[in-house]
Amino acid sequence: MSDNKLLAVDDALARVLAGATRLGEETVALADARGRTLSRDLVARRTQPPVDVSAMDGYAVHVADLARGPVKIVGESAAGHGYGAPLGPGEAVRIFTGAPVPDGADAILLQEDAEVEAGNGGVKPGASAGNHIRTAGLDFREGAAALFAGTRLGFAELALAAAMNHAMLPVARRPRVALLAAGDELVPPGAEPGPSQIISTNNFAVAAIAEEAGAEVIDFGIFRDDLAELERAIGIAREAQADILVTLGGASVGDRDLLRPALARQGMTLDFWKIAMRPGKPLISGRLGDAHILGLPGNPVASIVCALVFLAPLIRALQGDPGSGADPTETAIAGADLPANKGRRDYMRATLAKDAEGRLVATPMPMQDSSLLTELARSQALLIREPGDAPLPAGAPCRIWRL
Ligand SMILES: Nc1nc2c(c(=O)[nH]1)N[C@H]1C(S)=C(S)[C@@H](COP(=O)(O)OP(=O)(O)OC[C@H]3O[C@@H](n4cnc5c(N)ncnc54)[C@H](O)[C@@H]3O)O[C@H]1N2
Ligand code: MOO
Repeated sequence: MSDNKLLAVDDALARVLAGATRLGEETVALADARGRTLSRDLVARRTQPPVDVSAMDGYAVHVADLARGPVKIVGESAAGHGYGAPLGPGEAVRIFTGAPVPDGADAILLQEDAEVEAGNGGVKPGASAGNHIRTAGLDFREGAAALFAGTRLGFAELALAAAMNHAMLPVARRPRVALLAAGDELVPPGAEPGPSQIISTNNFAVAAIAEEAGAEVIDFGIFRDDLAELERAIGIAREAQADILVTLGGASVGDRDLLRPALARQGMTLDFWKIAMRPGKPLISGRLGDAHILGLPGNPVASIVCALVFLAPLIRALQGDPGSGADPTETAIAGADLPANKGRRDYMRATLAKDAEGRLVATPMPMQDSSLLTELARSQALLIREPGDAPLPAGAPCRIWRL
């Protein structure tokens, strides 16, 4: 098949995500919720702040009183312990940050701006009093939804959920991802490889990408390039009730590339095989029972880029994230002349730097072979070129995906 007849990456992603709806939900403690995805909107159980509070240490006053001379300090309001009475005319209350503003006070005289008179308990402004009052409900009001289903819980969301007084959170079940690598040449790290054997790397990178996207990963290890052995491996992954079965390698056209036939014999419905992507052309996508199948190509960088482009969004979609298929790219300036692109979308490994004007410059690595992990590890971004793109001069705008 010529490259310009291959399925476009965006169409392939749309097909991968088409059948992906949120899995079940569960309830977890706030302290265990980092990285999880809300399965329901979260409604505030209280108003924050619950009453008007001071934003500064100083004195709660009536602004109008200050023009008439010193005001008398009649008491104190600290965080958690209010003054407990309204402020009368000509009165001030010593107040601290976060403390309730007494009824009737309309300003806070900053401590630094106040002159306290010795002996008589009076205070007068050395500068004008500011408002410095956080009104009740400034942050959120009871009954209002402030976090929404599909939101991933990071530090800000966890703080907000806590402030809304949610000790337990409803979250999407983690998608279960089964990994299996195929290749007679592969041994695990730490093993003694034979003369032409290599260390299996793709499972570690793909597991990291999957976990980062919120999945629970089960790595079933390495299997030989043998049809019966690969069918057995697929059976093991099915028994583990994987939501996504990810195979690594054996996806191309060689006589030893047996994963597609093994998956077919186990009953996979193939959706597509081979896409207009470099690296990553021989990607397999299909369904086997309820499980989503992604057959990632063996070349390490192809495995990794395909996991970023397809697997991570699929994992997000299975957790109900409405933005799972969103475009992750941004604009930068090309740091070198680039030749015309052929028929596949190219994800070039590139370094990022700022030029003298502060613009982001993306410079492709000199070698782009999809086996080169050193070049990938030195890159900060993928510089994306569309099929059929004309030559791009250095300094022209380009699209990048930060790694
Ligand atoms: N005649 C053709 N040959 C190839 C084509 C093609 O269209 N026609 N496509 C090429 C492209 S593009 C890619 S990408 C690879 C993908 O091949 P496979 O998915 O079948 O992968 P393997 O042959 O099993 O391995 C390729 C390469 O990657 C190494 N590998 C495999 N698994 C791992 C692993 N877990 N960890 C580290 N490295 C791994 C393997 O040793 C090979 O060197 O096909 C091209 N060929
Ligand atoms: O997709 Mo392959 O990775 O171009 O080598």
